[in-house]
Amino acid sequence: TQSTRPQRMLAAVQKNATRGDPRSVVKAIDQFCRQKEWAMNVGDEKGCILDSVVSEVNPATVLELGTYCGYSTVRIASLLPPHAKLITLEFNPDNAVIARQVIAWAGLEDKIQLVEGASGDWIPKMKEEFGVKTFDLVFLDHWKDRYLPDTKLMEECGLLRKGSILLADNVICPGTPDYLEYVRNSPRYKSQYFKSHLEYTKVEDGLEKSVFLG
Ligand SMILES: O=C(NCCCCCn1ccnc1)c1cc(-c2ccc(F)cc2)cc(O)c1O
Ligand SMILES: [Mg+2]
Repeated sequence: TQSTRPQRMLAAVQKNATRGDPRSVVKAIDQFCRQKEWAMNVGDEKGCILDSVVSEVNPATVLELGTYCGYSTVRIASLLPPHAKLITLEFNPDNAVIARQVIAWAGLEDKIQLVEGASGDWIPKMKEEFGVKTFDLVFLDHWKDRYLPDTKLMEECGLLRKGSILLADNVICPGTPDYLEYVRNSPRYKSQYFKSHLEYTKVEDGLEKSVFLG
């Protein structure tokens, strides 16, 4: 039976990366996506911007919306201080199966909690289910039409504090126009656009970093 792209990506990690070495896992996925098959990881170019924001924020609690195969999950978790926690939400159960194995290969299981289901269902339950007060950093990389409703939901559920950082992928391609309009015009956010390219291509894309002002 035919394998899927995430399954082939995992095979490339297990073949080319060193167990317990997150950077080699990131490198193996980038090589697979450049040399073999494009896939919708944040990628190496936008990944460097992600790394710099994570290092600057030095978050104790991170929420990632959209795990896919765990590329950005591993990238973020590899930069977290000891005892910091990353919760990552994935809707697609087949992708979650792959992501768990990529995370395990990187040796980052202790820092990462992968939760399966819809962000709209889980966000209101974060506090009671995971003992989360607020998130220091949220990486938005799931359905592009969910960025805005989920951001409003996080506000309503008190999951953001003064200084919480939202970092959104794909604000140009595929694009998140309603989200961009909101964070750039709302008095409750200070936003900054980091121009880059769609992963593994020359197409323009970028990350939007927004600070919640409370
Ligand atoms: O759709 C994307 N991501 C969401 C995937 C489903 C999330 C499911 N989920 C997880 C949690 N809650 C819901 C995405 C797409 C592209 C892209 C760009 C150009 C192109 F021609 C084709 C595709 C590039 C990305 O970087 C992306 O992130
Ligand atoms: Mg993306």
